[in-house]
Amino acid sequence: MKLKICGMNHNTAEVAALKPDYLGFIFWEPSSRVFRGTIPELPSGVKKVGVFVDASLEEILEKIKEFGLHMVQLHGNESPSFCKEFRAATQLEIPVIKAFSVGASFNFEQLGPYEAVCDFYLFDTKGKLPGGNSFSFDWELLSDYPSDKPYFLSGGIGPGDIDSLFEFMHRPEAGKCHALDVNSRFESRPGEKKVADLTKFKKRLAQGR
Ligand SMILES: O=C(O)c1ccccc1NCC(=O)[C@H](O)[C@H](O)COP(=O)(O)O
Repeated sequence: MKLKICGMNHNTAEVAALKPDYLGFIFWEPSSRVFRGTIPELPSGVKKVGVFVDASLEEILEKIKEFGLHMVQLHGNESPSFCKEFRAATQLEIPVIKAFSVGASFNFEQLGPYEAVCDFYLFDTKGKLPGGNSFSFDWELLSDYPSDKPYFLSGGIGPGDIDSLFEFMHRPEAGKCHALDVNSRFESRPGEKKVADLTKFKKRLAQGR
């Protein structure tokens, strides 16, 4: 199972040294972990994911260029036609993760129009904010997941969730789970990650149950 550590800001180099598969940088001004500054050189294989909330195509293309982003995560109400336009503009070179907020229930029919225009889905918890709400949704809802597309499991995943994650990974609906996405539950303050907790978490994930 791959790992994405999201909401990087204050200690990127230290976290990157753990060699997660993905590091997420938030380019949404109202976020308490909006990315400022420059991204240090990362170990090879660590992919930089730019997280956007209803940003314009121009803004996203600028950030890709400025920060050498490898992928984008569209975390707002971006339409299928916007995703299509983005893919055309980047000639399919920048994979698209389309995020969806999951509440007490989730209508998987809304994925249909996105099937042909994004590369991954990300399921996050519905809350007051578009992301970084710190609490999880009922993963059981994913038992109705109808797609073959790989997805990121997100929303409130914390250091104490390892056992439930292993339980989840043994269920059929976890078959398409490509990566876990962690964020605020591993922070000492917004944008600053607890490296010791992440180290333990990553190690436990790699060891398996
Ligand atoms: O984290 C934010 O501040 C944020 C704000 C706006 C859009 C997306 C945001 N985060 C994106 C992520 O991928 C987070 O990792 C995801 O929402 C889960 O966060 P958390 O519940 O804190 O684990």
